[in-house]
Amino acid sequence: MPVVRTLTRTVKRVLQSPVCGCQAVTSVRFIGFSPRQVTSDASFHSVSFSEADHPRVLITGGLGQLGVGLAKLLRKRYGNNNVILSDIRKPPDHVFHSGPFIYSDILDYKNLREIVVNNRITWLIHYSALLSAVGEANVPLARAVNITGLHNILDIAAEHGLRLFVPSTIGAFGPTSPRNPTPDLCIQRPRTIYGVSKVHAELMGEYYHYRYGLDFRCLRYPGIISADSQPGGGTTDYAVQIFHDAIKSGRFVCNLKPDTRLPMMYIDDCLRATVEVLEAPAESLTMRTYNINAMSFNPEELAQEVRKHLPELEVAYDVDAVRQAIADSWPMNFDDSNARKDWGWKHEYDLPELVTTMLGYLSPQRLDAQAQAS
Ligand SMILES: NC(=O)C1=CN([C@@H]2O[C@H](COP(=O)(O)OP(=O)(O)OC[C@H]3O[C@@H](n4cnc5c(N)ncnc54)[C@H](O)[C@@H]3O)[C@@H](O)[C@H]2O)C=CC1
Ligand SMILES: CC(=O)[C@H](N)C(=O)O
Repeated sequence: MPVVRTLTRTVKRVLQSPVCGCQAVTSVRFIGFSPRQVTSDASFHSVSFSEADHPRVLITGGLGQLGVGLAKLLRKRYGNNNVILSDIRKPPDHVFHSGPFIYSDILDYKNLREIVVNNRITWLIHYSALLSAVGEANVPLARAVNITGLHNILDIAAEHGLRLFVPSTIGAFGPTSPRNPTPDLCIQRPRTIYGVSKVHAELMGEYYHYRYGLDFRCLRYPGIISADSQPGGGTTDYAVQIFHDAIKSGRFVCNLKPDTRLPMMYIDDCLRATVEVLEAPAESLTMRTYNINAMSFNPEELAQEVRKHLPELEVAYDVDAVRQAIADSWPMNFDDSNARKDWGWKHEYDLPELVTTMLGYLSPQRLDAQAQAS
């Protein structure tokens, strides 16, 4: 009985401590490890890394909408060779020649571990996922990539003392969550495999943080809008496609109803937020999962803003029932006050700046000039 009492006391202590920071009690995947945090003595927003203390970063799922842009940003800060992009797809030439790229399937645990060890990785940014709409079209694959894959990532990060960033999403909320606005902490009962897997990621990451001292950091992104990378099959994709179609044909068919309001963000804000939370001193983080937001609009409002530049734009609606049901269960406005308070999050792009920037980027003259230069 004394043994049971001692064990009970130990477990209680672990569960009550805000950040465990302790040695792992049991090993993860058969291997003992002592969680080693990457030092974070740099001050937030003005961090500069010397050659000696820069992180060695691996980005999984790096060839999607967000990874290439993030690699570019991180390479500027930490050096080209210190940021490795990885994916299971073949990289286009310009990506392959822009910095280190490696094949990595997150479902292959041994291969992933080999990459982390051989490249002395210290930060892992886990972007691989199947997004909301493609996830509903292939639930077994989404479950494997988004849940089994995450388990591999968590174990490898814990085993090697990595700082781990995993993005979550507005899709981690559901119809029973408060939707206008949605705070960080509230009911989360999403009805997509994507959302379920992201709630699982949030909870598992936080559990590993408290249990093993894993330096887990997570932002819930809104729908991300970018000009030079295509979205990978989500519910918010319409807000990217409208720009391409407005410029190409002046006609856009929207798969969501005109009044479907969702939180959105321009990619530059999203990538900057990611770097900021990664560089934030651990003491500034009162939570490990934060909402971040920039703007909130519906298709009709977006079309109106685009028409200020392209008055001829015609928009028709052909609603996709699956995407509409998903969007109707997601937040309309996102409360990101904790991120603003704790680590100084501040977005730069509202709807007018977003539209001007996207149209400027995609203008035929600019695209022509880019094609001639490459
Ligand atoms: N783009 C957005 O609007 C938002 C994205 N996020 C999250 O940000 C992360 C990145 O998003 P995106 O770049 O938009 O996603 P994406 O769908 O464009 O790219 C995901 C990448 O994962 C790769 N992948 C799939 N299976 C894999 C496997 N077994 N091993 C390794 N890689 C694999 C794919 O080849 C793809 O390049 C995701 O976790 C997503 O959930 C969250 C909220 C909004
Ligand atoms: C908001 C997201 O997570 C993504 N863009 C999707 O629509 O699935």
